[in-house]
Amino acid sequence: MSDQQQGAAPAIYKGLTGVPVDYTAISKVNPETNSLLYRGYPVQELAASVTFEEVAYLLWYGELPDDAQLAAFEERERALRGLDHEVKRVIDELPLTAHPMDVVRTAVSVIGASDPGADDASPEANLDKAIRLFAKLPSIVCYDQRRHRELEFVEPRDDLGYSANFLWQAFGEAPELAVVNAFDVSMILYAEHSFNASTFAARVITSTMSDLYSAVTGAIGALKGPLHGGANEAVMHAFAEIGTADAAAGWLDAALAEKRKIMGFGHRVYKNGDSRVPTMRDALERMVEHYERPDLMRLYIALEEAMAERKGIKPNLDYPAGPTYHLMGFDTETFTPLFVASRVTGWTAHIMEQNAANALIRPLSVYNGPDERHVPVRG
Ligand SMILES: CC(=O)SCCNC(=O)CCNC(=O)[C@H](O)C(C)(C)COP(=O)(O)OP(=O)(O)OC[C@H]1O[C@@H](n2cnc3c(N)ncnc32)[C@H](O)[C@@H]1OP(=O)(O)O
Ligand SMILES: O=C([O-])CC(=O)C(=O)O
Repeated sequence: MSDQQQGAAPAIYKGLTGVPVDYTAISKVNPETNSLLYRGYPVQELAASVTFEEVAYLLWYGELPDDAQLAAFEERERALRGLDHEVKRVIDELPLTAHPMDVVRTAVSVIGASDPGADDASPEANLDKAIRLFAKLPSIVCYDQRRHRELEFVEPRDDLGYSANFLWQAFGEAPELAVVNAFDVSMILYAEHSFNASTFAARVITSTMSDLYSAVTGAIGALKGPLHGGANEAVMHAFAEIGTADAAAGWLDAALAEKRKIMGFGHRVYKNGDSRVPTMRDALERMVEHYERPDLMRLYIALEEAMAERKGIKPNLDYPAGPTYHLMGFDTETFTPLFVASRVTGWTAHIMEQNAANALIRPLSVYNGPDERHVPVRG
């Protein structure tokens, strides 16, 4: 007889907290040492010494590229940056009230629906699709931001690296090196984080032998929520509500009294601070100096300190990333789409890993509804 039949309460792992569900060779999140490794490399070292393109290559191929491999990879990515007429047409038909995450999700779905090889799940075909999405997401994100600003689309440039081109397409101006570097760091830090909710969603979809585009579309939906990627936007909304540093503690007390979650703080896995925050905070500080906005850093520190004092909870990556994107000039609603553009690398690496050793993901539930009963006979 099973435990359930004998009446023993089965263990429920609500939110799958602390439950290992599979192996991965892509990244290691270690809350004890407060470290994050991509394919064995500390993410801080990667952020300091390689580009986001090299990190994408590392996540997909398992090794950093040599010069020739990088040159070939960059050429391939740069050639795929443009947007088809069909994708632009569908975006144009969406109302301006649609959240940019909904636009990005729809655009990826359109690219999938337009790909006659969408269901080819061979490693080569999936890598091809992953690189295509990686190359096109900056165009999608920038197309929508510029549509909101009533500005023309800026065509991608193949003489610029990924991050420089992204900023070029967003703002139509040659970006400054310091800004490109800070943006590239953010893309590297956001790229991959083991079995987070959106990656797990992608793996669940892949486990049914569905296609890569469907898995990425589902992952975008999971990332949108404010308990996950949507928090980077929510941080900026909170900063706007607070106003200035001296109002931070009072605002926090009122928010906690209302039992509100403070966005950009806390983490399911890290309980002593997010391994990526120091690197992203450095990038934010550089941007604060670059744009001469010490007031923003004062507010950042005031809320961080008040939260540590009141709750002992530390910031996650979304806390420094939100204000960094704000300083660069992105619309607040574009922040989570920027996260998508980065995380598509991690998602697709996981989709390929799941495909290579697949088992349908289907956990059990414990029924707690009414006992068996019967439909009353009418008349
Ligand atoms: C890139 C990323 O996706 S990082 C995560 C981004 N998300 C956010 O920033 C949203 C705000 N943070 C949160 O909601 C949570 O910290 C999560 C969802 C990220 C993690 O949640 P969990 O691991 O389930 O932590 P849990 O909810 O158990 O928190 C433990 C306690 O700390 C409290 N807590 C955790 N984070 C916060 C927060 N940001 N604000 C207020 N209280 C918090 C909880 O209310 C809980 O208190 P209780 O024991 O009195 O009920
Ligand atoms: O790991 C998580 O649960 C959330 C997170 O930080 C990420 O996806 O980058």
